[in-house]
Amino acid sequence: MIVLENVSKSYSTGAPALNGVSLHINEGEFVFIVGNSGSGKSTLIKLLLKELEPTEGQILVNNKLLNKMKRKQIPKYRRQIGVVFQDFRLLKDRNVYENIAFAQRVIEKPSKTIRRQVPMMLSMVGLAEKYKSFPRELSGGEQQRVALARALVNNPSILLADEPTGNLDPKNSWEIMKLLEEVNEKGTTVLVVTHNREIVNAMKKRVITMNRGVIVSDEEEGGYLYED
Ligand SMILES: Nc1ncnc2c1ncn2[C@@H]1O[C@H](COP(=O)(O)OP(=O)(O)OP(=O)(O)O)[C@@H](O)[C@H]1O
Repeated sequence: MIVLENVSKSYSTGAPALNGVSLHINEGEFVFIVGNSGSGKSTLIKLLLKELEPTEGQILVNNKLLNKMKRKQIPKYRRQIGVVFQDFRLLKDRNVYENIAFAQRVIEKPSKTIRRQVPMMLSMVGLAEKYKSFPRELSGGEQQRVALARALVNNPSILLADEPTGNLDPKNSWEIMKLLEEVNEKGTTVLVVTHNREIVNAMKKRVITMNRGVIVSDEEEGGYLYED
């Protein structure tokens, strides 16, 4: 569950990036966040990851108040959240298997668990055969599927995707979105920031539209409202 109460974020220069945003996302929802460039979408994602602090207001994630969280609790908090980005952010010098295993090694999962779960995640994203490949040997769509497997291997309750199809062609974009939908159907809350009009209009999910730091619309089975 994600709750924002009257959240504002100002950077040192310019108008506030978020201006009094209130928002409630239940466990298990699938939500698109859309809005033109500079409307505050990435700022919202960074606040949820506790990479930024709000200037005003409160954020509650899975019943934890982020404002009150101690620094040493942050890594544990972030483990509940899987993240994928437009530029994949894989480790270039490690193969597919190791990219995913790495996410488990850093939290000291037993080797036995890693050996079982990494192939499971690779099958889920349809890349079981490519486990030895390096990121440079994969297409953009394949790289994003590895990034998704990595984001999900520790079974987060929330998945944040910041323009996950921004570097992909339409076919690969759809494949990624279908995977996100499957993940959501298994119970993970999914938030997707996107500029992909066609996908948003076709998927009939909840759509939150932002403009200049405020939510201008929030619709169930919504569509893509504004012109890029
Ligand atoms: N580190 C920063 N310092 C100062 N201003 C910033 C910083 N990061 C973002 N901003 C400003 O905050 C506003 C919101 O930016 P944000 O990146 O959240 O928008 P966005 O909706 O994600 O845009 P895009 O679709 O282009 O990624 C913009 O006006 C931006 O210039």
